[in-house]
Amino acid sequence: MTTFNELNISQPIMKALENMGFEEATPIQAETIPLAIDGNDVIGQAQTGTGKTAAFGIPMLEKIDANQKKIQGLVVAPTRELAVQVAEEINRLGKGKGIRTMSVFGGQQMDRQIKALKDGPQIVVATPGRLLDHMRRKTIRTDHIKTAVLDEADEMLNMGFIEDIRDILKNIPDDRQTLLFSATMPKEIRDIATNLMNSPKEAKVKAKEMTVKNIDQYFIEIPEKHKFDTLTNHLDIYAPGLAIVFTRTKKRVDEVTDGLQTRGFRAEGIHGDLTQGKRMSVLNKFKNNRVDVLVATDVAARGLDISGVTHVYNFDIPQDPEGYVHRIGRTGRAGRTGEAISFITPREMAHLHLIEKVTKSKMKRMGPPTFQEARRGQQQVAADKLRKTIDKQELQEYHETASELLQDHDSVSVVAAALKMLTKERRNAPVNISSVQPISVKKAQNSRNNKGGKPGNKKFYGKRRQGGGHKQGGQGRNQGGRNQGGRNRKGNDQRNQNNRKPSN
Ligand SMILES: Nc1ncnc2c1ncn2[C@@H]1O[C@H](COP(=O)(O)OP(=O)(O)OP(=O)(O)O)[C@@H](O)[C@H]1O
Ligand SMILES: [Mg+2]
Repeated sequence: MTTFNELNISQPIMKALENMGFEEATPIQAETIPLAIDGNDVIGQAQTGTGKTAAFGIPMLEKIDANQKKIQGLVVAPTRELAVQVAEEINRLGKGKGIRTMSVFGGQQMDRQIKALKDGPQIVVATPGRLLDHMRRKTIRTDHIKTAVLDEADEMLNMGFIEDIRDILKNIPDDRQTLLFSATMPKEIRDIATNLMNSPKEAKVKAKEMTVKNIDQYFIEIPEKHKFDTLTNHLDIYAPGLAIVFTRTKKRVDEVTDGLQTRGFRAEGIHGDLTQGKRMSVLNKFKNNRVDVLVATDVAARGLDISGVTHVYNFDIPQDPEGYVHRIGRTGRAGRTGEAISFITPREMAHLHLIEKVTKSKMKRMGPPTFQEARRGQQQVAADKLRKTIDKQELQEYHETASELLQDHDSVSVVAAALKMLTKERRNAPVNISSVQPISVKKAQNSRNNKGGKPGNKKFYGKRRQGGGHKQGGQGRNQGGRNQGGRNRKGNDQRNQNNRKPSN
């Protein structure tokens, strides 16, 4: 274990680390902070939730002159929510040194941003599109930037962003330091990265698996049309603290969210078509426990650090193994435990094995929970409430009424009635989710190979039919209707609809 003291960190930042409750450096921090403080370009790869933000944030802050009100550090991140979060963490780290960090992203009023930039933050955390916009208008000047960071580097150098990133880096002085971080770094992307950097040092925290050990990984083999009932049954039985449900398309985010709300869950959806204000308010509600289930596209897969996420569901299996790693990494962060449950249609079993092979981890098979088990689960939640109330021992004033009840009824009936009143009985209204095509291994592999290929060579998903919905309602298996998705497959490809390149 390495203490921050051993890493030659300055006093104001040491103080901030103490305030944040960081006692020891994580392995990626221990490895990359000295390299970066020495001025090297660094490619840092380590599992999700292991403190990469501070690993680049600390050395960047160490280089900054707080008296100079010029942008000296730049972090580029793929989504708006991540830009905000990273800016918050660096602000906390840099506060004692008097360094201000500002986030800049699309969907926010330009004139307000420009005004805030005039106040002279020393660090800017931005999404690529809006950053380029400011660079063209000269409302962000790059000539004093000493450190440039690509957070989620592989995503940023992926086809959707690569040209933007090249444009951004071209405009930053050559003697800058460049730091690239991610939990995943496919070889093709690493090669592109190396070309943009100056003899980078690679810091890779050695781990057998790409995923962290403290996430228990499961899969449930389930036909498309039973997914929704399986999800609500599972949520009822395991009553997770906070859960994130990933679906493949924005439309399915909306449908699954509506369905969960119909069945009485506190659920909200997040995807790239929502206004910035709505995206932020949904995320804040989730962080403040006013929403229990967040339904999302991959826009929420990378980097987001929300404490209390106990369960991640892949309602639809992700296309890339890397996507899988990032999605499930929203739980089991900073040493906590978590569970990841992936729904796999029978045709997608080969894709599951591909993910297992690339990530070098195994998912355990789990049977789909039944409606009866879900009911038991709901009752267990109610029974736990009773137990907790008994433990508090503040029941004296109820004893007389309780004794009267027990004179007229047997004890099991009385307790059963109390349980019934306390049980959140789910309304089992039918829910309509439109179908998607299963993912095939061949297309997934093509997509992997396409990454970082020729310009214009976009990532593709297999064609998916958006139309015909399945009714998912009622008692698990007892559904009529066949899986329509499988019957309408066509060979040709279609641009993915999963907001690959989130609009900034
Ligand atoms: N040394 C440390 N001690 C304790 N907690 C830490 C330490 N470093 C970071 N953390 C906390 O761990 C959590 C995860 O950190 P962070 O978001 O930087 O992870 P990450 O490696 O960037 O993950 P991802 O790959 O998902 O982006 C955060 O809440 C952060 O504040
Ligand atoms: Mg991160």
